[in-house]
Order: sequence, then structure tokens, then C-alpha cells
Amino acid sequence: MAAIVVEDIRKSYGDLTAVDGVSFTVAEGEFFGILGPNGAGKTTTLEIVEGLRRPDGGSVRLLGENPFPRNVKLLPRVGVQLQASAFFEKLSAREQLETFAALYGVGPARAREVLDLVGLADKAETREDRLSGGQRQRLSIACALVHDPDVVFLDEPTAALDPQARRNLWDVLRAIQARGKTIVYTTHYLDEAEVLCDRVAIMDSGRVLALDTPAALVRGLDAPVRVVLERGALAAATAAGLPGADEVTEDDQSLTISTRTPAPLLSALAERGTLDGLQVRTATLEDVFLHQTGREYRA
Ligand SMILES: Nc1ncnc2c1ncn2[C@@H]1O[C@H](COP(=O)(O)OP(=O)(O)OP(=O)(O)O)[C@@H](O)[C@H]1O
Repeated sequence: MAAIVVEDIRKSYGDLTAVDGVSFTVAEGEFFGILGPNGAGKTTTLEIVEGLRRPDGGSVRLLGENPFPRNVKLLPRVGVQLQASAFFEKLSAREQLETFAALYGVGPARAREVLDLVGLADKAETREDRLSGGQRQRLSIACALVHDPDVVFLDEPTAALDPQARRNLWDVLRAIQARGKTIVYTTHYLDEAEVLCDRVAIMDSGRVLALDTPAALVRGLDAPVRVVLERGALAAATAAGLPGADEVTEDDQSLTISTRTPAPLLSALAERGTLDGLQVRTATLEDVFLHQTGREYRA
């Protein structure tokens, strides 16, 4: 069953069209990513689906309900983490969560449980303003989960985190999905969405340019595999003569062989003993973005 059905939603702010006819469906238990550069319309789309904004046109069904205007039937079933989180002043992580739990009519035991889930059990008694950026981000996700909602919305949960904190948070997000939750999240990190999401919608200028599993989007490009060698490992002319080599390019650092048949090329390179430092690169979601828009992806 679909957890979310979005049909042709639109939203303008004055002359600016922020969301320009967006449609998608999210299945129950799915990890769905809305991706795109800054200003693509991700947050506006998410806020409309959450019921925080009224669309100018189109329709949204969230767990079978219309989320706007504020639909109280949905509140116990939906968890929302906003881009800018607000906490109660001077409370510890545990007290924050117990307060949120109480607002939802949930007992304090649940606060402990979600602290564990987001990996903050050892910070339970630390005041929110003394947590690191990554820990605060995890606390705000815990607040969105405290009432055990079925659908969780996260707006850029990994923005502004260092790489290690980002990866820790990935484990948290995977643990949430493993509990059967539907997750809808926005990000401008395409590499991250590629590893986390079941399906992604790539947005730009208020529209969905592409929507599918990351693997299907990349496969659909039918892009060659690039085999990268250190410069000097092989002469360009020799590389061009190898079986499977379609195109050879060189720069100061490396020699790149494009191929659509990597197996014979890699065995020819192995026979020559040139595998040291070799890298094999396949297309990524950034290439999908380039293909769709004709411009490089800039988060
Ligand atoms: N309340 C508002 N009033 C006027 N313009 C807005 C408002 N909110 C968003 N916009 C504009 O609408 C466009 C889409 O914004 P939105 O926040 O939805 O994009 P986004 O993809 O989430 O970007 P970001 O990653 O920067 O949050 C942007 O050009 C933004 O400046």
C-alpha cells in the first residue's frame, strides 16, 4: 500500500515558482529520497506533504488522509524533523525527549528507547546546548521518533555534519527503516542518497527530473565504465590498442580508458601487470543529474 501519494503539486512565492507540478508515490516501509541542489524545491515539497504548507494546486494523500489543514488524525502517525530544530531550553537530552513524549501522551520509558536507537544513551544527561552538531542532529531525529510514528520526514538531516558524523547518522537511518518505518528525506548529497535510498526523486527548478532506484537511474544512462591508471603506467597508444578500450584520455595525474566491455580490458591490463593503483569508476547519480540538466551538479 502507498504511504504517500502526491499528484501534480504546485507552489509559488510571488513570481517564483518553487514547486512546479511534482508527483510521486511512496510505498509503506520505503526509504525515499528527494534530492537536488539548493533551491530545487525539496523543502517546499516536503512541507506540503507534511501538511505544513498549502499547495497552490495538486493533491496529497498521507496515510490515506489529506494533511492540510493540520489534520490531527495524522499527528500520532507522522514524525517531522525540520531543517532548523527547536529544543526546550536548558534540558538534558533525556528531559527533551521525555517532554516531547509527554506532549504525545507517551510514557518516559520511550525516551530511553529512542536515545538508544539514535546512539545517544551515553549523552542522556547532557544538556542539548552542550552536544556536538551531529549529536544535536540525532537528538532532533529522536524527537521526531519519540511517539513511534509510521512515517518519518527528515529535512537535510546530514547537512553540516563532518563525514564521520554523517556515516554514524546513516546507521541510525538504516535502523529506523529496519523497524518498518517509511522514511522520506531530503538531501543535497547525491552519493549519500545512492547508498541509503530505495528510490530517489531528483529535483531541479521545482520539477522532478528523474525518479527510480539509484541503480536503475545509473543503468539508464548506459554510460561507459572508466578505468583509471596512474599516468606513466601505460602509454596512451598502447592503452588505445587494448581489447575493449573505446576511448583514452590523459591528464597530469592519470590515464583514463573508457570501456563498455570492462572484462577483456581488465584481463589485458592484468596480463601486463598494470593493476597497481588502478581504479574502476562507474556512473553515479551526479552523472544522471548532468545528463538530465546538461550542467554539473553543484550542491
Ligand atoms: N517562504 C518563502 N518565501 C519566498 N521564497 C521562498 C520561501 N521558501 C522558499 N522559497 C524559495 O523557493 C525556492 C525553493 O526553495 P526550497 O527551500 O523549497 O528549496 P530546497 O531545494 O529545499 O533548497 P535548500 O536545500 O536550500 O533548502 C528557492 O528559490 C527559495 O528561495
